Amino acid sequence: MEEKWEHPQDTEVLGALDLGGASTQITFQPGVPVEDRNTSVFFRLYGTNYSLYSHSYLCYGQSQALKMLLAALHQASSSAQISHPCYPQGYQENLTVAELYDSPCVRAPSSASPGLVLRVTGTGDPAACGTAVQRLFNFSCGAQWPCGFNGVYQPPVRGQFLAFSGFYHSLHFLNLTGGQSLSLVNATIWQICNSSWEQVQELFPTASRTQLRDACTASSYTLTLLLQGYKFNYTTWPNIHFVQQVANVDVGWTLGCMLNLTNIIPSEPLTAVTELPRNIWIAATVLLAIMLILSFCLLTAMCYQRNSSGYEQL
Ligand SMILES: Nc1ncnc2c1ncn2[C@@H]1O[C@H](COP(=O)(O)OP(=O)(O)OP(=O)(O)O)[C@@H](O)[C@H]1O
Repeated sequence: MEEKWEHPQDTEVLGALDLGGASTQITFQPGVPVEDRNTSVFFRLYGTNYSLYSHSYLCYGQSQALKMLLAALHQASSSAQISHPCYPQGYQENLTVAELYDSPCVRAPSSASPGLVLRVTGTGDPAACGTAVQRLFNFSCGAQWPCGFNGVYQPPVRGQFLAFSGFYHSLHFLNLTGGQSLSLVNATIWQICNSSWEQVQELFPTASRTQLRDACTASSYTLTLLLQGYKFNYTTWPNIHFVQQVANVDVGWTLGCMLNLTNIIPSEPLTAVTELPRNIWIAATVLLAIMLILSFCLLTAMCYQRNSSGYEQL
């Protein structure tokens, strides 16, 4: 993917990290054969064969993950008061049980009445926030070693990656998409998670209330997903490139879908047509021309004959 949407000749294939609202996807060319056929993708794109690892985690998109976190905190609190360690200290909001449990990714407890109003209060506690976010995942691999998370097989990440959608937005808000070191990213997220509601409003005066509320949660979630989920580390962190666009085009699953569909149009030359021997092509053309001329002459003769016989009858 360098300026042109063409297959690269002997160039490195970039991996893709997509964080949508409902799901997250990882795709890359692994260095080892993919052991689990459910996660291996073979396809031919513009004349080149690719063998990739790809998996989509439903409910682990940014919006749904944040909802799962709030639901987990609610269920841990066993009251209508929810302390949220990732919301800035001093931030408060109300929402109903029905609003919280409005998606298949969060299952409402049978005891919860939909109309009950829950009061969410931010405590701005970075350590507790990190722990709460990690509890959304199951990091044990079981029989599926090596794995990503929730027991899903994943070979070790390899090569350069483009990270877009929610990955880009959550870190761009904190000015962390310019190739900053992992230490700086960690420190910046810790700092924002440690801030009060007044402090975040002063730091980002033009940001919306939702952006300010979710700045810590979204960035903490992004980092946990990349490091503990997809298993990036200090060595491979610089291989992640946070982008919104490639060659002035917004990247996301819609672009991938479009590329996959346009792939139906072959980029290779049509060998069957171009490789027809020249002399056969000339002979066929001449034969066709002769047949056309003969047909024209025959038609003219038939018309002439019909007209003559008509006059004779008169
Ligand atoms: N301009 C933006 N600024 C800040 N955050 C954004 C912006 N656009 C999207 N996001 C956040 O990034 C996440 C992913 O956004 P995206 O538009 O890719 O979601 P989507 O297309 O609805 O997801 P899905 O692919 O799962 O259907 C969302 O949770 C959203 O909150």
